[in-house]
Amino acid sequence: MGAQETVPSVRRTTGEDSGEDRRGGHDGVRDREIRGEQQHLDAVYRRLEEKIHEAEFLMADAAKRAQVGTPGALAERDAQVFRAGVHLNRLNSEFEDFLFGRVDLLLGKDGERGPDGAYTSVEPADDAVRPDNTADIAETLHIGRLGVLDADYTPLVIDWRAPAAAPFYRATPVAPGRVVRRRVIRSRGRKVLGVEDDLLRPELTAHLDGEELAVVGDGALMAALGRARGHSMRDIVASIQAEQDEVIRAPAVSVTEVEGGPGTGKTAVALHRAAYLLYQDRRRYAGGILIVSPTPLLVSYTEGVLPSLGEEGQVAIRALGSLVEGAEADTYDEQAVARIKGSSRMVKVLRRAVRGTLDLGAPGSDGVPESLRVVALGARIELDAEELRRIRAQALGGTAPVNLLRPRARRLLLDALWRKSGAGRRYTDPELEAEARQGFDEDVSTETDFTGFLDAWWPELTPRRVLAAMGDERRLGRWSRRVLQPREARRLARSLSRLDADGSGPLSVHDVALLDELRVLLGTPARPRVKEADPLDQLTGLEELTTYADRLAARPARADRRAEERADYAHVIVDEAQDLTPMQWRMVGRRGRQATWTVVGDPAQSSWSDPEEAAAARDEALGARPRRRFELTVNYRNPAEIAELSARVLALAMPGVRPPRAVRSTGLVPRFAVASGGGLGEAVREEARRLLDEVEGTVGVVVAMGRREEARAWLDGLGDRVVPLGSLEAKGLEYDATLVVSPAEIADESPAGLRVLYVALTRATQRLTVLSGERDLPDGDGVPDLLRE
Ligand SMILES: Nc1ncnc2c1ncn2[C@@H]1O[C@H](COP(=O)(O)OP(=O)(O)OP(=O)(O)O)[C@@H](O)[C@H]1O
Repeated sequence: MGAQETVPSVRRTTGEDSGEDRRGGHDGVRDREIRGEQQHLDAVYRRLEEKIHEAEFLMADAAKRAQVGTPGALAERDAQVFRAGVHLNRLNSEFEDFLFGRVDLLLGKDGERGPDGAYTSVEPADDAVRPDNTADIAETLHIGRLGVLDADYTPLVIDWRAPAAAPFYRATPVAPGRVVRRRVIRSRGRKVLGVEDDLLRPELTAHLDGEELAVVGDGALMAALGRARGHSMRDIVASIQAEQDEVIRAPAVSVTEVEGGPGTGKTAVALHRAAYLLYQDRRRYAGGILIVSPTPLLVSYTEGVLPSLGEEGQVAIRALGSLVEGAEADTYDEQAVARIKGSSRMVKVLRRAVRGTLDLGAPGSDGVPESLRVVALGARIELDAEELRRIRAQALGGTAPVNLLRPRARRLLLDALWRKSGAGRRYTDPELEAEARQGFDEDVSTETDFTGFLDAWWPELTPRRVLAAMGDERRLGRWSRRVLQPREARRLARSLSRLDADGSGPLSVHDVALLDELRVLLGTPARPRVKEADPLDQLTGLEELTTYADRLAARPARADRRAEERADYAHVIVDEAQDLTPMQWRMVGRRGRQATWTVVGDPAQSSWSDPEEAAAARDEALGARPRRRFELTVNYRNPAEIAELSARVLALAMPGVRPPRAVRSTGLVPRFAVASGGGLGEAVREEARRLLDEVEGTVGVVVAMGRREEARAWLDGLGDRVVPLGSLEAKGLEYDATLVVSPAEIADESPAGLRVLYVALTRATQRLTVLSGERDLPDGDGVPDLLRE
């Protein structure tokens, strides 16, 4: 079903009802309805095949033109091949599960048609319903992943993002508009497998082509929610709910904020919104859409959704640890260190660290000569420590980033050497003097004495190098004085001391935001760009240098690279926004300075210990732009039995916050187990095995972060349906069944531990087992202290 989150509010004709002949359980009716949809799908495929032939013909025709051989014909051919290829590609890739919805509509208020061929009116005409509550269906629309027009321009399929498709998602029994019946069609390949209907105007007796409208099935939403989960997320185009649809189609002005509890579809909505925005204004979003996800696990979980919606190239989904080119991090610091690295106090520390690292090159420091000596104009010229100090101070007088000050420092050194050589006094003609000076500069600046000195005295710093310099406890103590407490500085230095002096070595996710800040503080000197040969350019000439297939194959790689290099996006979507630290907000903010934003999150799931500081940083990143807020209120993931248990932890973590309402109940209450004689590992293995037997799909085993390695070993050999996870890694993911190991350990791991536990308890779509360890103080029923009513 499409809109409206609660199925029970829609009247469904059942076996006991008088409407026997309209009933879903009646196999004859069901078969007839499926046959009808099959005929429509066949017609759609015939039309798609015609389109494919058209595209192929265009390509063949273009190839013939190439044989004519004039440059004009070649260029024309190329353009045709390109268009046909794009068309073919799209058609082929979107063939699967192509058509999924249908609405049957009353006559509309006016007769205007939109660009997709459908009538535009939302409200029914005054005489659409007769006084005896009967009506005729005036229009039937099929909704799919891509719009298809018949040869005579009547719509065979409407793109799900088109305005005409909105009633499929928006109509509710309270506000049905023109919609009498909404149908979800399930198909595999070219075969229709089933239909699920909702009747939005149950009071009406509606006729279509002289026959009473039939209603079939138990509702598509329930069917979708009950299905087993795999390792990747699926799109929800067939069952987007009304409150979700409002967010997806909200105009992209400034900032759209979406809040909602676990399982309310925030991530799904964010992804569908990206596809919608591209559809609705492709030109505007050619600048790219960035989706920021908290973890690489969530990135790979969600990656398939946009391609399934027909959108790829323009959207980059990046984990927080992968936003900076050349840095790829997926490990986490312990919470106390992460808190320091994430705090906005780091901006000051990093500023000082940049200056401090540069000063490591001051004369007298390790490996830096006290003076600069060069041989020029046949004489030795020397600048002593005091002169060098003055030049350094003068160069640093500028406000530009230190790497950009390096050319200035170099020039000041050359000026001083020239003055000292006394050569300037020999010239009265300024032109001759300038010429001599130029020769002097060229000679000196290519001398290894000079270049070697400059590299030591004013090195071009890399962000990694500065970060590595902060790994020295004494130094960092100086640079962070009165900003960090000495204990914090020691912790931070210890964490960064893993890096080698040049900064190579493993980075944590929180280091990446520091690197990005340093990149800005240091500045990137301009470098000459090597122009990449574009195969498309080559084809405007006479020679056929590449085939079309080559170019098609080369295109994705180029598009990828472009996305990586891009630093500023047209729209930025932040998922799990409650978890960004102030430093991460600064990093993400830099990627969308001109962008519109969609920010989705749930404060109750925040694993950041100081939500107020993070909120302030978010405000800074988003600036004074106006914000439009939406709330999602229905939990589609957890059955009521699991939602009820997790609500107990929510009440402890965030007193007064209301959990979202679960839409379904399975009758399966969570299981409580207690580790006994054999120890925690054995109990985990046993409980995981039990869950694997009970569900078809995936089992997530959530342990405290400190137990991740152990958990991997415990579960070894149980197959890839079972996934061990540290509590922070579970964010955003879901499993058919979840085993939460020792709630007390998870809750005690950080100041935000209760919220992290709430996240862990809300991952399951079917079954939940809670396993108590020593610290959980389980009662006689095995219920741990934290989960008792
Ligand atoms: N309208 C819908 N139709 C079918 N399934 C839906 C719908 N909305 C959400 N779901 C499903 O509910 C589950 C939860 O969705 P999603 O992960 O987007 O929620 P979330 O709000 O991001 O959760 P969390 O805050 O826990 O990360 C997913 O399996 C999603 O496919």
